Amino acid sequence: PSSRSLMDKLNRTGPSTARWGPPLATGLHRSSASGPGRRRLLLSTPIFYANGPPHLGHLYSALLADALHRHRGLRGAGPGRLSTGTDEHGLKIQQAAAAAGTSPPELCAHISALFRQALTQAAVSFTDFIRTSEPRHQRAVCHFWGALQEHGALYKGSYEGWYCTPDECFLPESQLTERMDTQGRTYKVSLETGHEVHWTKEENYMFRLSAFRDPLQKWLRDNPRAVSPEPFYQRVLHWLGDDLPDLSVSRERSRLQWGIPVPGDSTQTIYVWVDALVNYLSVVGYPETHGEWWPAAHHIVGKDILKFHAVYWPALLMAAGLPPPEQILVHSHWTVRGQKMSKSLGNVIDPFACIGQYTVDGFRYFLLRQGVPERDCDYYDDKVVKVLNSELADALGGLLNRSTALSINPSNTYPYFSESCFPKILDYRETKALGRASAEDYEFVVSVASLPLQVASYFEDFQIYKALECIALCVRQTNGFFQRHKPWKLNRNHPAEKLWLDTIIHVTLECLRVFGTLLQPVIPCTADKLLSRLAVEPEERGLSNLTFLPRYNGKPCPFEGRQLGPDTGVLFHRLKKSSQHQIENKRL
Ligand SMILES: Nc1ncnc2c1ncn2[C@@H]1O[C@H](COP(=O)(O)OP(=O)(O)OP(=O)(O)O)[C@@H](O)[C@H]1O
Repeated sequence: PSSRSLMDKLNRTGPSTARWGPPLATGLHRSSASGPGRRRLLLSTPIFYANGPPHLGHLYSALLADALHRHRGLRGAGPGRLSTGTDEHGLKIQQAAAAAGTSPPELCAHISALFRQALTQAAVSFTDFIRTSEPRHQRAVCHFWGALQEHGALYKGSYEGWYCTPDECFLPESQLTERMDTQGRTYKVSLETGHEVHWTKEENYMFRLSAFRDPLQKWLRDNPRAVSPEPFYQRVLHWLGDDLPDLSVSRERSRLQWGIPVPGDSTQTIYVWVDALVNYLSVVGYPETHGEWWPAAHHIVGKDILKFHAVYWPALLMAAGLPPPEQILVHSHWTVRGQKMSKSLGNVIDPFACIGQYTVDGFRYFLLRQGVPERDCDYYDDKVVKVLNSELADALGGLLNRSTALSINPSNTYPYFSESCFPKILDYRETKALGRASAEDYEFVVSVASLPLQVASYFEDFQIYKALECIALCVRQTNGFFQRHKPWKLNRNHPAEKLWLDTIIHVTLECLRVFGTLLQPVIPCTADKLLSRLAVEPEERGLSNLTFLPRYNGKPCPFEGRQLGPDTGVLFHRLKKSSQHQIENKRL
């Protein structure tokens, strides 16, 4: 469903039920959550440039895509693919290989393997990994080039301008500024990236980008969610308000040998960005079988490559006779002391060291919980320790530990809910205490009941951090509920007390079941541990049929009376502050 329909539902079942008494339906049933039809979707990360090893920023792009992919799978939203890979051509790689005393293919094989390893270690569930040096990709690029030529979108022209090798693009004067080196010599750099530019003149193939200004504007007007979140959509519209000069799409082969030659012209090499962007088509079998998946594609990209994805790529596709992708989901950068973390700047954080220190799920949780698509986020080790200790170790792990302790639940079963202790009421504010539950308890179960719909809506809107914020809030509320009623003080041998004690544990385990189910796309291993402890079977972990506290509505709860799973120990271990020094030492 569209996020609007989800939000409408949420507005109806959220605030209104909070006021009028909870029906406690999560609202997530196959018909509403997965829409009228299951459909295919290709999610993709950018392909990462193989001029250096992966860093935390790359992992972040991949984790966003992975969480969306896993979320779709759990919703039963239809067949999905998650593609990623490495971008292996271009001057930067040619230069990096020369500097490392190796050949471009050798350098790329090594770096590509590192990316594959980092993504695999971080539990990114990619279904496709593409390398632009692969024959299947080169064939697709050549075919795509042919389609551009056939449609009259290319011409040969002499091109002169400021070229930025690290960014692999020509830049207009308006995007340059001057700097002075230590000898007092001035030189020009890109305003955006600070990389030096050089005056370059050469014969190139040009792409008639200027002809696509109107079609691009129309595409964006007709598809207001094509670029998301909104500030990035506005940024693209703003760019399209300016001049849109034709784009140089090849380089002289004498200067750039490491790339795909222009079909039928051995003096030219295809521009690395045209080559790279076509990866989204080559993974789905272009030019033969792409129709099964294209244009049902969502690209997850950093804001640094927004123009390539939201201006050049849709224009190239239109020129080749193909529709633009459905959505471009954009995120901001992780910075280190305010500066973008980047290979070229060398201020990178090693994801392998972070995973080793904070665990796979710990680091996944931190990046997705703290990364805000619209804003840059500064990375500190002590922030990781704080977030993970408070939210995963203490709040979530502590709650599971306390509510499953043998001292309060000696039979180690999912206890029974008692309607007499927690009766169904229409308006908790006007009802005198009928059972043992307080107005605060009713309010809290309403928030947990609306959580699945809220989380679905945030995933739909590419606001995963907000979904995690809501879950963290509900975990805190559940701890408050447990603490408020002090079940450890209730006497299990007293029949009335036992009913209430079991009800408190039942409600708490129901909350934990909902949290565990919703957290699967972000912390798959920890969520599995939690759900296994609660004896939730694999087929009971989907999002489309997630229920919460059915006994409150007089419906049967399949978990009641079930033996809990084995206690496999602490859910998430507390991290020590000193780990920061260890990780820094590892980096050195
Ligand atoms: N600091 C960062 N924060 C978030 N994402 C990043 C960051 N750096 C890179 N990425 C992600 O990786 C994509 C491609 O990055 P790329 O391979 O060009 O890495 P890079 O470190 O920016 O390289 P370079 O410094 O050589 O330009 C970006 O579009 C973005 O999706």
